[in-house]
Amino acid sequence: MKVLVIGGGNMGLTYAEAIANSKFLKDKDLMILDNSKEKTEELRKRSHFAVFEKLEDCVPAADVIFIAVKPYHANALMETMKDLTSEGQIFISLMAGVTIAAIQEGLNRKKVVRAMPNLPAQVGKGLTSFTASDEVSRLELSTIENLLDTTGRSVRLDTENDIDASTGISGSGPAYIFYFMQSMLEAALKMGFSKHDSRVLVEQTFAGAVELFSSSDLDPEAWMNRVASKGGTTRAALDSMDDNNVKEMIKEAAYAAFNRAVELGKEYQNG
Ligand SMILES: NC(=O)C1=CN([C@@H]2O[C@H](COP(=O)(O)OP(=O)(O)OC[C@H]3O[C@@H](n4cnc5c(N)ncnc54)[C@H](OP(=O)(O)O)[C@@H]3O)[C@@H](O)[C@H]2O)C=CC1
Ligand SMILES: O=C(O)[C@@H]1CCC=N1
Repeated sequence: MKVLVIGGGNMGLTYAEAIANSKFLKDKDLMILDNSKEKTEELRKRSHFAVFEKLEDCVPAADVIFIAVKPYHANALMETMKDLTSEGQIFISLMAGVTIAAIQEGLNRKKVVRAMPNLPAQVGKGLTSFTASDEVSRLELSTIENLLDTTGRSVRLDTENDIDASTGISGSGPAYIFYFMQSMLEAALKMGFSKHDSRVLVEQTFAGAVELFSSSDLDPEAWMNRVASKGGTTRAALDSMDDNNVKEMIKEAAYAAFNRAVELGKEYQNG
């Protein structure tokens, strides 16, 4: 099997690296192409995949093609590559919002998987949700799942609406965690800790809390109550968050990402 990744940025390169490291494919069976000259030079320095500059030199040879460009580059890319594609090929889009129907129409091909990864894929801790068009067979789906799992875990969802929703939770979610971390860092700095100490305090607190959460079936609320003593410091902080409606705001933020994914789908529907 030959796999091509189009777009060597955050996600495309992450996937290419993960597939290469998994030894799922032979080195030269993994191909990558990016339209920027500098990035192409960078990619050439990594020996474990074949780097291409022209779509015509790699698209026809691929069995599976990852599309890892920004949604606003989708239509131009599909227009240029559509005559190079063939019927059996499977296209895996990592693009937020862009629908299976838009890709089927843009490429005039039927086998399309829509996947929503997240950035922790860079350290093998990614979560990729995915769904596929009916034309992708069970056997093909299991191969696709193996490819996606090279970056962490994957979850198969029933509908594209689920993919848009998962974008609001897991796709964009790492940024919400970083937002929280940034706020705690800023508080630590304000309290007078050095940059280094602030980072250690925040990093170990997040890492420890996540590990605790993973260690049992308890929900976060129960863990919150284990930290908070009656009349103590944590309760003061949690009350302050409740007074400021922080929980509702975070939910609203997740919905904003979900809604934006739906909107992107409409924007890139018909070229
Ligand atoms: N970053 C993330 O956390 C996540 C991203 N995604 C999705 O992944 C996709 C890629 O995002 P990300 O990796 O962050 O983006 P990047 O901008 O980092 O990478 C995209 C790369 O594709 C290149 N490119 C653009 N057009 C073409 C083309 N026609 N042929 C070949 N290469 C091209 C870009 O070059 P140039 O810079 O010159 O345009 C760039 O190097 C997006 O659609 C996004 O929705 C999904 C989940 C999480
Ligand atoms: O912000 C975005 O549009 C992409 C999709 C999910 C994470 N990054």
